[in-house]
Amino acid sequence: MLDHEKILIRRGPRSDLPVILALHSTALGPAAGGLRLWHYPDWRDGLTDALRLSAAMTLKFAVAGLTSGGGKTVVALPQGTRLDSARRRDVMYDVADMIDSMDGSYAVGPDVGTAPADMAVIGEVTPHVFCKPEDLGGSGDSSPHTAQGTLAALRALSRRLYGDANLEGRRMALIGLGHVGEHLARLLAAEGVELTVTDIDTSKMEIAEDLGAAWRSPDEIVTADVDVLIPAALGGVLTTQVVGDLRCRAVVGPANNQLATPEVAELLHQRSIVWIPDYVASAGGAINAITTELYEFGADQARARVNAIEGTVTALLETADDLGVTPDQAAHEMAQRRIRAAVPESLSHPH
Ligand SMILES: NC(=O)c1ccc[n+]([C@@H]2O[C@H](COP(=O)([O-])OP(=O)(O)OC[C@H]3O[C@@H](n4cnc5c(N)ncnc54)[C@H](O)[C@@H]3O)[C@@H](O)[C@H]2O)c1
Repeated sequence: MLDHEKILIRRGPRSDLPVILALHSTALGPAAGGLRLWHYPDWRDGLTDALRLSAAMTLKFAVAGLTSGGGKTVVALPQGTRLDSARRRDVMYDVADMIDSMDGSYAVGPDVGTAPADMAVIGEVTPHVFCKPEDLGGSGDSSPHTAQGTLAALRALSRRLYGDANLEGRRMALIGLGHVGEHLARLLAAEGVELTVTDIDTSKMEIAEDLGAAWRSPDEIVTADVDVLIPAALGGVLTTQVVGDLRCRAVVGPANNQLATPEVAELLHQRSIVWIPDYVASAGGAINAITTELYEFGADQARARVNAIEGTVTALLETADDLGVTPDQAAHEMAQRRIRAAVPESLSHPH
């Protein structure tokens, strides 16, 4: 069954690259979701990513209690493609035209491979864009807020596992020291967490040295004997095979699409490894952008809303316990309840 409301695929007339826009749902309001500019073996892999990521955005906003729907845009770069600044602008204009054609039912923001400066270019063409640089009236870089939200999720987890939200002395292994991962590593180090980190980019070892964190290779870190594994790189890290080898008590991180397949949530549950869904733990950046740019919250109010992820995770863990389901199932149920409440019965079940 096609879950998505609309999918647009177009070879960008300027860039000559596949531009894919997946609008999953506008049940809660106009959709929002980032622009991923990434290399794929085949553009259809980019389509698969867009379909999954846009559905996750619907869940992300619904669980966060925001009046936005889920969407995502992917520009699928063939392997080895490098964009010079002129072609990058062409990509942004191609994306902007597609977004503008949606008449406000979807607005874009940054995701992996894009940044506020790209949103500024898109903003030359369409008003439906989040996270432009602050001097252009946008909310800027979302990654510090995403990291803050993941910290809130980790506190809720810690209270549940150890009866104390204080993270000092906990052992955590963080995969991916990119925009979000580095911010999060710094927050965790300041909390006194005993950190092990990794990245495929070995120049990031400098960050580990700076923070006094241990460094492992990406292959080794997944099975580290730690309290929490924190995926902060790309998706698909939790495969059936990996779950069998994990030695952590919980997996909580900002990376989108951590499960290679949906069944992995159940496997984690069977192994008594708590998995806080990525669409809950990674919501801080989206919450900050929507609350400041759409709801016109001030910085303190927006931050309080990001920190409210702690209460959301606590509620999900309690519901999961009470009902004997996974936190993922509890989160789906919470999201569906909110979506059902927003959509008239006649529209949700057409005859
Ligand atoms: N930026 C945000 O505000 C935001 C919001 C929600 C979710 N996310 C998600 O968080 C994740 C990270 O986002 P980001 O903005 O920091 O991206 P980024 O591109 O800045 O960082 C990703 C980092 O992961 C590293 N990496 C890639 N593959 C790896 C591997 N196999 N092993 C180890 N390291 C690897 C890269 O070298 C890079 O340093 C993504 O999944 C993204 O979708 C980001």
